[in-house]
Amino acid sequence: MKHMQQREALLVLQDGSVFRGLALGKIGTAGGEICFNTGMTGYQEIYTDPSYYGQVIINTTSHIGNYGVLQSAEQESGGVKIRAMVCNFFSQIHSRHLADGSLQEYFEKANIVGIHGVDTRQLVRYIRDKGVMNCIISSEILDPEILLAELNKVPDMEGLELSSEVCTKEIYEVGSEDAKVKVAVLDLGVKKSILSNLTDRGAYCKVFPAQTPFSELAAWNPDGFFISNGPGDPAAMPYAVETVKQALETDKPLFGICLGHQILSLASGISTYKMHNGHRGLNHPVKNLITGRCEVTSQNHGFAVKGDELQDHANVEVTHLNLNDKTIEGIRRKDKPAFSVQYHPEASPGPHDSRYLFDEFVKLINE
Ligand SMILES: NC(=O)CC[C@H](N)C(=O)O
Repeated sequence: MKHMQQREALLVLQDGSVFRGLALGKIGTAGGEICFNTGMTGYQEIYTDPSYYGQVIINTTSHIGNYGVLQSAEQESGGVKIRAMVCNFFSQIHSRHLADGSLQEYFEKANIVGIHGVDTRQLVRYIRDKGVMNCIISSEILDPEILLAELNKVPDMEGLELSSEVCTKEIYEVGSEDAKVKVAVLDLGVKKSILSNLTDRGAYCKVFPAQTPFSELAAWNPDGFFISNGPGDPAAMPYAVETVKQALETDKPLFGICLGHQILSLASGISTYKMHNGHRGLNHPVKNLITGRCEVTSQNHGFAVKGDELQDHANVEVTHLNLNDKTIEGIRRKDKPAFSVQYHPEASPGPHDSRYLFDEFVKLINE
C-alpha cells in the first residue's frame, strides 16, 4: 500500500489570505479562479467537465479519492480540465472493484496540483462572503509573498474566451447515421453525457468546433441546433452569439445548456453578468414555471442572465427560476422554437429530474 505523501502545500487567495495543508497530485504550482462544488458524488465527472477549464475546485464533500477513478465511463471529456483541486480529506487508497486506478495517480499523470487537509468549511464560508476570486496552490514554493506575485499573473475569468481552447479541433459525428433526427452541435466545451443524452433519444449529432461559421453548420442541413456548455465568459464570445442569431433565423429547433443558455440570451438581446459566487453542486432547487413543478438540479456556472432585462424583451419568456436566489434558470423564445437552461439536465451522475428537456427538444424536432 502506497503511503500518503506528507509534503506541505499552500493555498494563497487573491486578497492575501493563506491556507496551509498537504500536497496531493503532482508536486508543483497552479493558479486559477477558486470555486466550490457541493456535490457529494461524481468528482471525476467534475474534474473532466470542460466548463471548469482554468478553475481551481474545492470539493466540499469531506472525503475525496475513496472510490478511485474509472477512465472510460466517468469522464466528461478526454481528460482533466480543472487547473487544481482543494479538499478536506484526500484518500490515496480506493475501494471499488471496478475502479481502474487511484485519483492520486490520475492527477499525477494529468499534471494536476492540489492541496488537502484544508478546513474547506472555513474556506468556503470565506469565499462565499468575499465573493469569487483567483488563487494559487503550491507544493514547491512555500513563501506566500512569492506566490502572491505569481498569482497576479493569473487572468481574471471576466472577459476570458476559453471555448476555443477546449472544443474539438475536428468535426466528428456521434450516434447512428440511420437516426431520423440530425442535430448540429456547437461545441463550446461539450460534456460527453450531453451527447449521449441526445443520441439515446435517436439523434445523430455532428459536432462542430466553437468558431465554425454558421454556413458550415447549415450546409449539413440539420433538423435542429444544440449549443453546448463550456468555460469562460459568454460576453467574450460574439462569434457564438452570431452563430445562434443565424441559427434562429432558420426557425429550426434550438436547445442550449449553461453557456449555450447564456449565448441564446445574448443573441436575444439580454446581457449576462458575473455572479458574486457561482452555483456548483447537485441539489439546486429550480421551479419550472410552465408546469409549476420543482426540479432538483445539477449546476456549474459563474455567470448568469440579467433577469431585470427580460421585461424589455417581449419575445423571451422565463421558464425556470432558481428557488434559492431567484436567478434565471431557463428561458424560451416566444417567436422561435428555441429554449435553454442554465443548469445541467444531463446531470451525470445525477439527479435526473430534468432529463425531460432532451425529450422535449427531440419532440420539437419531430413535430
Ligand atoms: N457549465 C457551463 O456551461 C458554464 C458557463 C459559463 N462558463 C459560466 O461559468 O457561467
